Amino acid sequence: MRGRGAGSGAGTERGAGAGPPGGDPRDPAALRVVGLEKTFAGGDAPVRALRSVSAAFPRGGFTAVMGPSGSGKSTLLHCAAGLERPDAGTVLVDGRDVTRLAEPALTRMRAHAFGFVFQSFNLLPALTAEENITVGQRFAGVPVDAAWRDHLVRSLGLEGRLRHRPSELSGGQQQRVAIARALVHRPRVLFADEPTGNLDSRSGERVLQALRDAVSDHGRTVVMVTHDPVAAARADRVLFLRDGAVEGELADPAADSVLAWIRRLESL
Ligand SMILES: Nc1ncnc2c1ncn2[C@@H]1O[C@H](COP(=O)(O)OP(=O)(O)OP(=O)(O)O)[C@@H](O)[C@H]1O
Repeated sequence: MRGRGAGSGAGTERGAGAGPPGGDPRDPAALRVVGLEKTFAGGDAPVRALRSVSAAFPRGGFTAVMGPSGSGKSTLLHCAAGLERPDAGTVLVDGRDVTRLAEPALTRMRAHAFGFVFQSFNLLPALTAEENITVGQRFAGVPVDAAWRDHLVRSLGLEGRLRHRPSELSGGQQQRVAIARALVHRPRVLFADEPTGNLDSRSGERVLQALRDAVSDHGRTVVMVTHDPVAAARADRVLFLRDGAVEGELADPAADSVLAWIRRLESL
């Protein structure tokens, strides 16, 4: 196993010194989270979903986030992506603290800097695939880069499907439309929450290849939550959470080394 303990690797750091608070575009991390805390008011008792979570996500890198059910993976993704506000800690995008942004500025930042892919595709049912891909930009009044859109459509194998509505597409095709939508505005970071969770292994493999290409061919930064060791093995590194804290990370993951980590975490 090539894992490293939390805090010792290049990617994970503890403490408040993990990023320049004033903003630094030379920061090699596209995204840093520093000391994130999140507690939800539970039925019987509050649930501490994130405990001082710090991690850096290198620009042009593909990070998978794994851990047992309830370990805080989705909460980390939502806080990092500005979908949820942490109780404490900072989220730095290209070195700029976004946790202090007021809601309208945060919404704009999310729309420009981030792309999202969810397990359930989240396409608009009344729109065609083509309209779904560009709806965000049209809504924001931002011109669509047609050459880039066409490149995405071709590389995702969607050429013959653009006039179809989501109900006329397979799950894998819908997820590839969602990936095109998430990449069409060239986001700095693409967040994917269980993107292959509803797909058979063949469709899932195509989706993973699309995420891999976004990193390897187009220099995007991808952060993907997954339960699947095979999916995690497509990433450059895996960050492991347990009970809301970073337990460690694994560089250059392979399915068997990821599985060994998961088994160990589940036995603790
Ligand atoms: N909105 C919420 N209200 C109350 N508790 C929540 C809320 N969201 C998450 N939690 C709790 O926080 C903890 C972490 O949840 P989270 O969804 O981040 O875990 P996860 O690792 O993504 O789990 P899974 O793999 O099952 O999706 C869990 O105990 C969960 O029940």
